[in-house]
Amino acid sequence: MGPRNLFLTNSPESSNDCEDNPTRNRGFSKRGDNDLDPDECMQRTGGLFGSRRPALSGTGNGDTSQSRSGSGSERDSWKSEAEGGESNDIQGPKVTYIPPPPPEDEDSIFAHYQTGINFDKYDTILVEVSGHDAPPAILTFEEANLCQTLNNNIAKAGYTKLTPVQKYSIPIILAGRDLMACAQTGSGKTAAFLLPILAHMMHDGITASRFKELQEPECIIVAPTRELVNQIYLEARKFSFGTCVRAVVIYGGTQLGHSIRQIVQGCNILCATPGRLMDIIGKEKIGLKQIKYLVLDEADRMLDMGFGPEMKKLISCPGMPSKEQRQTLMFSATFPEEIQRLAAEFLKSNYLFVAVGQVGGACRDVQQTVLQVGQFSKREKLVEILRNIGDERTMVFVETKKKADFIATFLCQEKISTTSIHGDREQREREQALGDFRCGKCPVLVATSVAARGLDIENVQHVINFDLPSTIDEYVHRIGRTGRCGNTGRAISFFDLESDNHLAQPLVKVLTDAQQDVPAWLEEIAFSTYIPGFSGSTRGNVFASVDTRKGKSSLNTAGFSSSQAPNPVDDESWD
Ligand SMILES: Nc1ncnc2c1ncn2[C@@H]1O[C@H](COP(=O)(O)OP(=O)(O)OP(=O)(O)O)[C@@H](O)[C@H]1O
Repeated sequence: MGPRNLFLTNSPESSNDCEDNPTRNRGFSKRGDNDLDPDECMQRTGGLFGSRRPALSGTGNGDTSQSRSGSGSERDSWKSEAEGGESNDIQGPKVTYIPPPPPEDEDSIFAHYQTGINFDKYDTILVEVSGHDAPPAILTFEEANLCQTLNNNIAKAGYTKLTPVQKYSIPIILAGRDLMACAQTGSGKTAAFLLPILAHMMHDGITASRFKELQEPECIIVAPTRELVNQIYLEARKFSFGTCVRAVVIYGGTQLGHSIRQIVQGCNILCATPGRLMDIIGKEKIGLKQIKYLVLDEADRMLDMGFGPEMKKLISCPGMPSKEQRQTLMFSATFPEEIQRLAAEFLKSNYLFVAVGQVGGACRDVQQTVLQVGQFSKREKLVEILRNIGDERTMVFVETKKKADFIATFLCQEKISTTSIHGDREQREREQALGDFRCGKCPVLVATSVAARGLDIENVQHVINFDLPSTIDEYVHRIGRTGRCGNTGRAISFFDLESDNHLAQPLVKVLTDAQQDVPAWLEEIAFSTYIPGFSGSTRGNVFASVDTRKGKSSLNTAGFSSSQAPNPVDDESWD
């Protein structure tokens, strides 16, 4: 889109929306400093996970019995969308946006980009599986013993070799085990859960779903942003092509009636953002009795204090099989220990934990540079960098929605073709922006953290952190929009001495572990800045995350393939 449209959807109050609260926090990601879909946050409550702003309705005490009973004010909040537009937008206009259907032709369904020169280097990445009786990893797709249709789809998708997270997760999921998997950005986590789930469904002889007012899917996949659930849906549609499994996607910012129409036509795999999912469950369009698989993608985000309450409600909904009766799968590139502990409530006690990759999860295929740039020099520096970059696709991350518009407009004035994506833009505009960026019409996308996770866009060669995020995990996700699937990428971050010092220590660790140059000035700040609770040494762990159960007697390293075992020095640095 062009510069003229940039401000169309911004109301004055949205600029001050507390979504944009730049309050810094360290470590454990709080929703308070991120730009997330407001409608997905509609049921934020207090209780266990805390709250950043009052719930729009409901008791706000996090008492799951409210949702179990299906009555009371929380249930009213589920209804609100139908009764006057979006749940998040009770005073706003009714949401009428109906997203265009994705192309139906086979070429578009299977369109993919090439794996990069470093794809084969995945084989050298260290992997550890912890938990009892892990099935051995598989080395090839053939070993997974998938049905012919799935194998055909895998081939048409251009997959010839498994990535490490797929080698380990596929047999674990096929064996019916619960899983928490932590693997670097862009390394194929989506297929790692979709393929074995589809294999199970095919094996169980799923029957074609038919038109029904109440649909009972076998699988629910939740993710934190609309664009990400849509992407997961497209992957599900690709891998289920030619089968009778029907995947459906529903997300906020679109007409509720449209979501319902998609569902009633049949639904085996439901890809959803939490707010819309709870709305649809409240409207009794989705029954949960048949759920066999519950997937939390970007699981640390799905369990943190923003979405945690919704997820707790989801697993307490009437009809939802208990954790013993369903298979629960969690995937992310980051998994803070506090969140892993919360996750235990969702998983069977014997769940397996797979850790793939370097400390902190930063992908080694991304060349990271940190520049000291003060607040008032940032714009000038940005323009200088973008002029040097030329037409290569670049994502520029800023901390607030207001700033995203401001910087995008500024760049357009500088004749740099730019669009923007953030939580205050209408869904239609968000999708348009992403489309314009994907196709190269606007090679620069200014984004808030709403675009930090999961998005898989071909040819993003650069990520610029105009503002550093408040947590190191968010940094890892943001820079992971480039350097995907064995391709190389570059990340440049502006470090402001006035506001970013708390990040120096974890940043040095992430850079060191990804074998990047660490500027001396950054190291100096890191060593002079005491971060309470930050335990990472600059040498750090070998793995992206540590299983919090590690150290308990129940742990072992079953499933460790000898070719991928860490060396003893690395092993020592595990804790
Ligand atoms: N085995 C494979 N062979 C070739 N391409 C693959 C393979 N597995 C995944 N891909 C492709 O790699 C890209 C990245 O995959 P995906 O989006 O699942 O990564 P991810 O690990 O979920 O990343 P993030 O942490 O950012 O969410 C996608 O385009 C996907 O189609």
